[in-house]
Amino acid sequence: MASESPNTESQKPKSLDDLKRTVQSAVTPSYCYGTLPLSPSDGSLFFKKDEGSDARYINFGALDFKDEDILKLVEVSQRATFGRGDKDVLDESYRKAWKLDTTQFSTQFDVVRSGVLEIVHDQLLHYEKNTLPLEAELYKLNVYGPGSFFKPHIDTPRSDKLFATLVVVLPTVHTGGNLLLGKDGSILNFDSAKLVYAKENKEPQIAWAAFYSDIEHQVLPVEDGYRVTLTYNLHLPEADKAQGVPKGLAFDSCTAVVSALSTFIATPTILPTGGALGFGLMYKYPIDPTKADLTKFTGALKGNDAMIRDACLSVGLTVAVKVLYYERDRYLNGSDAWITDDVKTDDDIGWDTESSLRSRFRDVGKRVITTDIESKSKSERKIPTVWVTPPNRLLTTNLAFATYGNEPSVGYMYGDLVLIATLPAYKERIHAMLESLGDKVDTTSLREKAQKVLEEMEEDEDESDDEDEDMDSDSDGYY
Ligand SMILES: O=C(O)CCC(=O)C(=O)O
Ligand SMILES: [Fe+2]
Repeated sequence: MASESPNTESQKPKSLDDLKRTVQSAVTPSYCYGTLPLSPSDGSLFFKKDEGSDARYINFGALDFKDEDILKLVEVSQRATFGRGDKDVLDESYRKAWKLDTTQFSTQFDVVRSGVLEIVHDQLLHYEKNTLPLEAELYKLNVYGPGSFFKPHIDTPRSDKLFATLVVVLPTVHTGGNLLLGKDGSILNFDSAKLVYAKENKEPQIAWAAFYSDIEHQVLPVEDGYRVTLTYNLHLPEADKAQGVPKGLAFDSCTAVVSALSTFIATPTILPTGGALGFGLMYKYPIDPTKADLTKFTGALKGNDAMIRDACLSVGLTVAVKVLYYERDRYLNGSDAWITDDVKTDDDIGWDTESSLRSRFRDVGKRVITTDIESKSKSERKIPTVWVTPPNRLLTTNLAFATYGNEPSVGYMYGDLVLIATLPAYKERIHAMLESLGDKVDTTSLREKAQKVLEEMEEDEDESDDEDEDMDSDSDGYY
């Protein structure tokens, strides 16, 4: 048959290895941090115990407050709890700190006016073309005294628009209390105590750090003094309007991925009759399991995930975020993996039954993915898929999520999502790619090579005529 791969050597084409390597070595930052002077007019914090009580205040922008003043703040606070599964628990072996809810305090520090959000936007959303408003929701004030800490956790999403967490450390004299991002601080060891009160500082300054909320983090014990923080949830209210075009920092990574993708697409032995390219998303995303529609989701991808989506778009592939279900250890070799646009609830799928994944998904009418390089399947239920990065390639560990959040889960959860790029049949995808690349990059050699392969294919086709009639080249139809 003309359009089928001639031999099994093509099972591991070099262009696939190159693509995998390029995608895996492209890393974009998942956090940013900085300092800002805090003037006396911005530094006032008013606080009270409850509705009936008088308010007190401390000015963190002046240098004349003492630990005794902070103790007054502690007096009106509560012990900080955290979420374990769906329960709010007080366990001082896991989290030892005090907290004030937003009803109990008011700060003159204006995070919008401070300019921090613009920096965060630029650093963490640098793949988005339009300036998307990033909304900061003040969440808690926390006080960490000597011996206070918060062990590894990830922040519980309370909305599917949650994007990042911002911690503002107010200028108080203390040591310890470093904020560690990643396992044991593998991503960042943020020694905010040194930043807020360095000797060379002429005036008080805040230290701030923002990071994707699904990144595991912890606060090391405070050794001396009091560490006072404001935490904010950063939302992207218009995430669905985001149209990604890479710019700035990540351009080189993106260019490398675009180039590896072009070569991959132009390899005629790979899925000649079409299929899909699968990317396990690097980050976790809050999803509402009761909502079926994931199409809005594609706009709010973070860092590398956004870059991969953009690279796919720029070579003419269509992409969508999907949910992947598979029986562990089997997806790479077997065909028992299913994707769906819907986040299925246990009731839909019947997780509690003894039946196999296959029969459960057959009932909800979804299709199986195989990992065959060659597309031999004529069944429209099957999408031959090449995985560039495996599902579940997460920057965070699963530990924190499964058990510990910063508050009990309230219906949103981080889901394991995949980015699926539809790979049309060879001829079609070459045309789409050349059209999309346009004159942005030099496509001369690619064009010549593709043209040659296309001519050969056309000759073959003339000989064998309608042989591939029943191949489903309408890739959109797969989903
Ligand atoms: O205080 C910090 O640096 C982070 C606190 C935190 O992780 C949280 O409140 O969830
Ligand atoms: Fe946290």
